[in-house]
Amino acid sequence: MANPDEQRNGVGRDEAEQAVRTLLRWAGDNPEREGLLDTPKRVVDAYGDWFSGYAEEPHEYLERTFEEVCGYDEMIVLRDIQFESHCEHHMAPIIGRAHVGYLPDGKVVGISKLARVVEAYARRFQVQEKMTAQIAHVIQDVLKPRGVGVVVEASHECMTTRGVHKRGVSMVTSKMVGGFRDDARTRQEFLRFIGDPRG
Ligand SMILES: Nc1nc2c(ncn2[C@@H]2O[C@H](COP(=O)(O)OP(=O)(O)OP(=O)(O)O)[C@@H](O)[C@H]2O)c(=O)[nH]1
Ligand SMILES: [Zn+2]
Repeated sequence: MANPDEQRNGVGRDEAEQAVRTLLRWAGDNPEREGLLDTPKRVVDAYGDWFSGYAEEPHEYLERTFEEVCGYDEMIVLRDIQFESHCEHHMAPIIGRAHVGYLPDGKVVGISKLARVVEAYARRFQVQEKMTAQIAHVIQDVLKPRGVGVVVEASHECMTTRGVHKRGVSMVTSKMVGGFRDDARTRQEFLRFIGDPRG
């Protein structure tokens, strides 16, 4: 049950639902007809879900580490982390997957935390390049590994369902830090692990 007193970022729930009614009218429909009566509430709930990342602090996911790994110092890769995001230009879905790798320096994180970091940034208005860099930077800054690699592949619905109408196109971005940037073999090993033809 939605809480009518809910506030997010200084905006009340009624005001947010009213904005959806305005867009429904702008699109050409009647927000008072039966089928649309509950739509503003549903859309505002959906926004709470799609944009829950603003309430998260991704660095907190990386603060709990484990050091008892018998000196494990090889690359750790989590690949095919599916995500849904929204482009900040059109508020249209970006659907894709991220691959994240790092070279530990004495400590590792619980592997789900890498996926939590991806989710926390994806559930915001995004530009793919920025999201790719944010994921790499927070891992480097908090975990301080010997290097980080992030590759993101995604399709942008602002390109598939409108505008240029190109289906089946995916955008690939990568951010390499430390050993992943400076050492060609490390970079290639990562790309090979994620099945990237550049590896
Ligand atoms: N580089 C980059 N571009 C993006 C991303 N998401 C959306 N875009 C692009 O942002 C651009 C915005 O261009 P504008 O010309 O301001 O907007 P527009 O008139 O709606 O452009 P069209 O989509 O070409 O119709 C478009 O080319 C989108 O494809 C992203 O994550 N990264
Ligand atoms: Zn867009």
